[in-house]
Amino acid sequence: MHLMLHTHMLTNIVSFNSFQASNMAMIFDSFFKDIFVILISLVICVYAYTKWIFQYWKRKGLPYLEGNFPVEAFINLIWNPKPFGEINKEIYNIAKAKGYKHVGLISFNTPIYMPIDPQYVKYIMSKDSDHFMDRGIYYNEKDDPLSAHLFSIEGVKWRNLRMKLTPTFTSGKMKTMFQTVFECGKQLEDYMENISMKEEPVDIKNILGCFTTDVIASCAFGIECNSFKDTNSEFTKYLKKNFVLTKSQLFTVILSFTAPKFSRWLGIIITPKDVSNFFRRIIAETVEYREKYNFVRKDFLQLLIDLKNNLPDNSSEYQHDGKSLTMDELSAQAFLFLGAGYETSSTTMTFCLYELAINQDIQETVREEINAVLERHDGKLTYECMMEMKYMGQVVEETLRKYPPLPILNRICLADYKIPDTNIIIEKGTAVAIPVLGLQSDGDYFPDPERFDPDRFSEENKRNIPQFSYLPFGEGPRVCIGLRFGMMQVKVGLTVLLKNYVFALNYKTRTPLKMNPASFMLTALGDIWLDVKID
Ligand code: HEM
Repeated sequence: MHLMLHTHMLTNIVSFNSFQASNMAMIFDSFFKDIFVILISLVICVYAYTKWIFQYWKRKGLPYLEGNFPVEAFINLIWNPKPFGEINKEIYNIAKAKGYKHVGLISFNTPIYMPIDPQYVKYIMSKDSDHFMDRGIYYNEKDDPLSAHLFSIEGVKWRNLRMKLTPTFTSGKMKTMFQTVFECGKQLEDYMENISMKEEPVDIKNILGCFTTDVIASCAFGIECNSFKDTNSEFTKYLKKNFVLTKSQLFTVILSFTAPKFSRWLGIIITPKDVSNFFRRIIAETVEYREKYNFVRKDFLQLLIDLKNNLPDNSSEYQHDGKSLTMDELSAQAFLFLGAGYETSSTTMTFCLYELAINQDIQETVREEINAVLERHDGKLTYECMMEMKYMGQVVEETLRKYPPLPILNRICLADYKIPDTNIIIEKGTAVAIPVLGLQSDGDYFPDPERFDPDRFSEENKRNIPQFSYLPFGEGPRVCIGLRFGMMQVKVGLTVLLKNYVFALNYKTRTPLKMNPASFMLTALGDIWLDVKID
């Protein structure tokens, strides 16, 4: 009896279990089917949406180039990265060869308008710049205060800050800061003196990186770091970290580019937390020290402190909104020197010396000019000396033509805009890309564009360069505010190096140079080795 009951129960349990199992199987089956159907529908929707976006420019009646599907574009970016500038130069060349004056592009589902003809560039950057005042670059003032600097901020906030900062970049202010830059030049000179004795090739990219680090540390952060001696300083460590884009950061950059509002809502930050903490701390400490001990130094940080404390600047004709700079705003502008002033200036000097190592005759002409000017000034390098070095100016201009640090400039359309002489409307919110490298490598504007020829920028030849085809510092209201400082720093570095040394290619020098695909800027991949001899 007991056994029968047990067997019965067992049979019941087994049949219940198998019932349950078959039921579960059915539930899972239908669950996975549902998931599968949802996924397939999602893929179809995304595909249809992407297809629809891809027809965006066709619907507008603008000549356009087919885009890559986002997944394909993303895979290319991760596994087969190409330098950003080169991609854009290729796009420019294709559009130009097709005879387009402007072209529509799609990048990661985002429509982009690209002017090809300098006339259309002029509309965007200057004539109708009120429609294109902002860059549409991601920043997050709340979670990442250092990202809210002049380069990225928008609207009235940008206008007010630009007005406040303009007086800090006048030629008068450059003259005052010259001495601070010159001191860094002396450190470079000492370093070169030691290294040239060894008669070994030098990594010129690294040397100029150190010089620029010292200038920025000194002018923007008020600290003397001599990175030639102290190669492992905290300042250098965090500065370098700020420029290395890891693959996960690349993802955040793409997300913030394609969906800035969503990214801001997510609280995405661009500046790594430790980098941000380090620079905010040293700025706060320096400001506190100077205010406490009434210590004044001829640097950019001092000008920012004066702005923060709303000190009147009688030397300037500019008026600002009367409000002072907050501590966060001050820190962001000092930090901006890193983003906007470091890579731009150090790569310009590096590419310049690389070209001069190839073109020995041009190098010799620059050296002769330096020595002649210095002789007229009793061997003393002054701000006035720099201004007299006209040929060196041409050499730098030609370097910036072949290697514009920002190979592409961006704007965002702020209100629907009808492109002149067409019925095409650029919609509010559309991104605009100005193909700087494409324009500056165009044989129609710069014959034999691969040739390094500073004579293109002589007084008489300069006039033949069409307006808006040469844009290394940008144009219009958002033109580079640090142009004078950048040129001064570059000229000091080149003078120190070229007055005493001859640079030549080494067997280790890579020609032609390869550009770094992991940077939005035009920078060389790896080291650049040059032979150096005392003149
Ligand atoms: C050779 C050196 C430099 C080059 C080639 C260069 C190039 C540029 C370019 C192409 C732009 C964008 C302009 C546009 O969108 O129309 C820009 C903007 C800017 N640059 Fe420079 N730059 C250099 C040095 C500097 C330095 C040393 C600073 C110092 C802080 C600086 C600060 C800025 C700022 C603040 C902006 C944004 C201006 C605004 O939006 O109002 N630049 N620069």
